[in-house]
Amino acid sequence: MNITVIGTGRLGAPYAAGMASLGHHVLGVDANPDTVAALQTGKAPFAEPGLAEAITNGAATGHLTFTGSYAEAARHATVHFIAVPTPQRTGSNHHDLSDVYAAADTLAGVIDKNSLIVVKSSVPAGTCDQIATRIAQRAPSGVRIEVAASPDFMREGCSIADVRRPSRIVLGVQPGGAAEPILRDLWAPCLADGVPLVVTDLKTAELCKLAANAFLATRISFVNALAMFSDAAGANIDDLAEVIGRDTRIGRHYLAPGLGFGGSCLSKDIRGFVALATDLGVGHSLEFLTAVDDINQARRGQAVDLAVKALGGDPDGQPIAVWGAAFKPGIDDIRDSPALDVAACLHEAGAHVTVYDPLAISHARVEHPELTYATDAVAAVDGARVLLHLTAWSEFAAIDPATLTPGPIPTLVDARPGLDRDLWRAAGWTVSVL
Ligand SMILES: NC(=O)c1ccc[n+]([C@@H]2O[C@H](COP(=O)([O-])OP(=O)(O)OC[C@H]3O[C@@H](n4cnc5c(N)ncnc54)[C@H](O)[C@@H]3O)[C@@H](O)[C@H]2O)c1
Ligand SMILES: O=c1ccn([C@@H]2O[C@H](COP(=O)(O)OP(=O)(O)O[C@H]3O[C@H](CO)[C@@H](O)[C@H](O)[C@H]3O)[C@@H](O)[C@H]2O)c(=O)[nH]1
Repeated sequence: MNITVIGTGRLGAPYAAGMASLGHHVLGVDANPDTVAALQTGKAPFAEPGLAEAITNGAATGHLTFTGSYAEAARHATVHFIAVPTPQRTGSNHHDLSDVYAAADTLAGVIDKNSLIVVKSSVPAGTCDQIATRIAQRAPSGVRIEVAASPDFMREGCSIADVRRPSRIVLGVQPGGAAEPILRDLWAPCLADGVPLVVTDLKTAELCKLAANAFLATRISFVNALAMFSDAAGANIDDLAEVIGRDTRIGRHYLAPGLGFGGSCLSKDIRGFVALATDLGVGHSLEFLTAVDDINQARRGQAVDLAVKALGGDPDGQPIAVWGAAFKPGIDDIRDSPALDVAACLHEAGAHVTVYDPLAISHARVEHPELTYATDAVAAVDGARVLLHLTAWSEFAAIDPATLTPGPIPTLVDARPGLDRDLWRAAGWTVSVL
């Protein structure tokens, strides 16, 4: 089937490449000419495992092309997926829907055949209804443009696998529309592979995304609240998380204590969810998500406090090393990175902060030019009095602490899973666990 994917960023590029690999003819459309130019020459515009290969394969088979032109999009297909950003609105906790509306409006201005617009971006409930109204005002007479919602649960770092075999597919449809059979046909390879499909109304589909991210965020803040409690009570949070996670009704995922969640999705989606609930007059129903957000932010402050404490309360001029800049390992995405937030706070407090990350340094440099960057993990630690482990790259776990050359009486502030803390203690480090 011919489809377009409007917005070829962290969601859209893997989605376009993944759908091409399932045999569809996909045209990716992006407003950023640099992104389009990179994709047209077979390059991934950001680091994502398997993406470059998937783009090259898609181009080689003729299933994947890219453009900046909406008119070309309208010529290529009658099924259009919107995957543009929905960040937190400036000065408010609501989602900023301007890119989604702009994409839908522009499409409606060029479409000249009956078509389907599928919103993949994460949006608050009611957005697709708004889009349908806007489109009806802009579409040429006699042309029916239907709107469907199909939020995506893809994780960065394993996006290609997630697109090819999603955990589930959600399809929100307008009553009496043609979307369901068209999209069942499109997703036939996934459905044949046993991927569950839930067909529902537009608002419920939109809410599925916010609810799923809210649940993941709540689990992480729950375990971090337990970590704070365990610290005060003298209990062991790792053992505690292990035991509760062994209950199959609870499960082990999203119970890793530490620095908490970052990235472009969880924080803005829980804030937007609470803002939506408040607009609907039921803000109290999601009040707990404000606590989830507060706990998450508090962890960043606690990591800073542990480092300052290790320096006797005075970080001014002190050499500090930070391992990690990406918001999670495996990728170069630094959006709302807890690691960089902590590094910037310590710099602000007067410390001399040297950061190392295997992939994200070039992005970090742009956003935080005030920090110093090392070319490798070992060099970052040279002379440091405190090392903070803030992103769980496996590369860090493979380093023998005995080979490092820190300053005198060094402290490791360990805020992510992976390091063998006994090994670090044996190498002469004081280990301070977040
Ligand atoms: N990043 C993820 O892992 C992920 C997973 C699931 C859902 N989502 C959701 O997907 C949406 C996109 O997120 P992202 O992380 O891919 O963002 P992103 O910033 O990485 O990419 C968005 C792309 O859209 C392009 N764009 C912006 N406005 C446009 C327009 N009007 N027309 C064409 N292109 C336009 C940008 O140039 C950019 O390349 C958001 O709603 C997000 O919440 C993201
Ligand atoms: O036990 C855990 C698990 C994760 N994290 C942190 O949580 C953040 C988010 O991790 P993850 O969920 O893997 O990253 P994303 O790629 O942002 O994916 C989330 O956000 C996407 C965008 O909405 C959704 O599609 C995905 O389903 C959802 O997992 C990262 O900073 C992790 O370090 C923890 O602190 N503890």
